[in-house]
Amino acid sequence: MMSIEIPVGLKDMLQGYTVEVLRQRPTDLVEFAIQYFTRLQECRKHDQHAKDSPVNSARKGVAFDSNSFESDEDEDSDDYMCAEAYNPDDDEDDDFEPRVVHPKSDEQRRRLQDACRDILLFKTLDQEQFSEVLDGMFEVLVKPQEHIIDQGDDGDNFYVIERGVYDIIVLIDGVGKCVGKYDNKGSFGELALMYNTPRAATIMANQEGALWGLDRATFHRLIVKNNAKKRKMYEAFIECVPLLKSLELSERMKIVDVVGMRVFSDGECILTQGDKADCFYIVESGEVKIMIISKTKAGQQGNAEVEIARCSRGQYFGELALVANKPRAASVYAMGVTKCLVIDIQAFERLLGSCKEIMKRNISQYENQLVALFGSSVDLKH
Ligand SMILES: Nc1ncnc2c1ncn2[C@@H]1O[C@@H]2COP(=O)(O)O[C@H]2[C@H]1O
Repeated sequence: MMSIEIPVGLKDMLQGYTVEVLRQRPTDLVEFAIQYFTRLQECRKHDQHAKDSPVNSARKGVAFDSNSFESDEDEDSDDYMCAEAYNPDDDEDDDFEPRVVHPKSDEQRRRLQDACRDILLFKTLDQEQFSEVLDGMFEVLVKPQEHIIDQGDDGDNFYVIERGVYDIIVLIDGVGKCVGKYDNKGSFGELALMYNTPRAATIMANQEGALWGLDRATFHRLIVKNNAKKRKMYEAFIECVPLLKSLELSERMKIVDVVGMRVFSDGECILTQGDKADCFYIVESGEVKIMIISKTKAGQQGNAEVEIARCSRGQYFGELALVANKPRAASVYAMGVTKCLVIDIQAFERLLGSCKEIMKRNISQYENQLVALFGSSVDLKH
């Protein structure tokens, strides 16, 4: 008998679930199993490569009990040992890895801080972790048509965009299709590092640009470890968001991995009518009011905003512009201190595609609401 370490990401995914719970959710179990065996294959390849490396062999050898799978393989065989297995809760080694610092001028640091201000993956880090992330980032200048990431490659770095437009190209039936763009903000390259999978898309610069990279080891130590905490914090909440009920457990957990948390003060404007949309929100606590400057009322009441709806815990807003690919149709304000989970447009497209039908049904109710208020739903149509 021999033990193997649980692969990267799978330990996270299984956290908090018992065999009994998984038995009741066979589809989740299948998903876990697929990830497990995929990772196992990668580990075999990786170990073959790593066997001769003194650095990597030093990291091998710790097989833990309660979190490990057992196999009937020959005890002497280390075929299944996973040199890079990562366990966010128990792996204290990570904490002792040398802290990576890329020195920066004041001007570089200011640009980096600006670029990172709205990065959702950083929103749940504490101050100390965030400044470690900033220290570990390095500047990357890119040229037009340059591939920053190629689909299928191993993941090396995570990237934050300082400037530039980048195409997201995904192979569909063997043909590369542009499925979206990053326009001078956002981040990419987290998936391969979080789940230890090959790159899921190609990212190509459309023009000259500047990025900030974060190496895989630092990303693991700071972001992936933090994700385990995020799952514990938000799992129960996400489970009871009506919109997400139709998703598999593993799909809901992937949402938790990429959400950011934002706290808004009383009266703060969360989003503004007419603005370009790049995020979707779920209210975790507090309440928001949705206000519209209606074209049908404009002639009669000047440009006054009219309240059309409120959202509280478990409800969502900000989906209409993403689904319809239009500017924001209304403004949203916090009523009292309000906490929201925030999902960026790329994760929204990737993870919430199957929820779009439910959203569309609700969008048709918005139209009824506007007809009742203003006698027309023209505001949602243009
Ligand atoms: N629709 C998409 N499918 C896959 N990856 C995407 C998509 N949109 C954006 N991406 C980003 O493209 C990145 C490619 O590298 P990763 O798989 O590490 O992480 C991926 C995401 O950050």
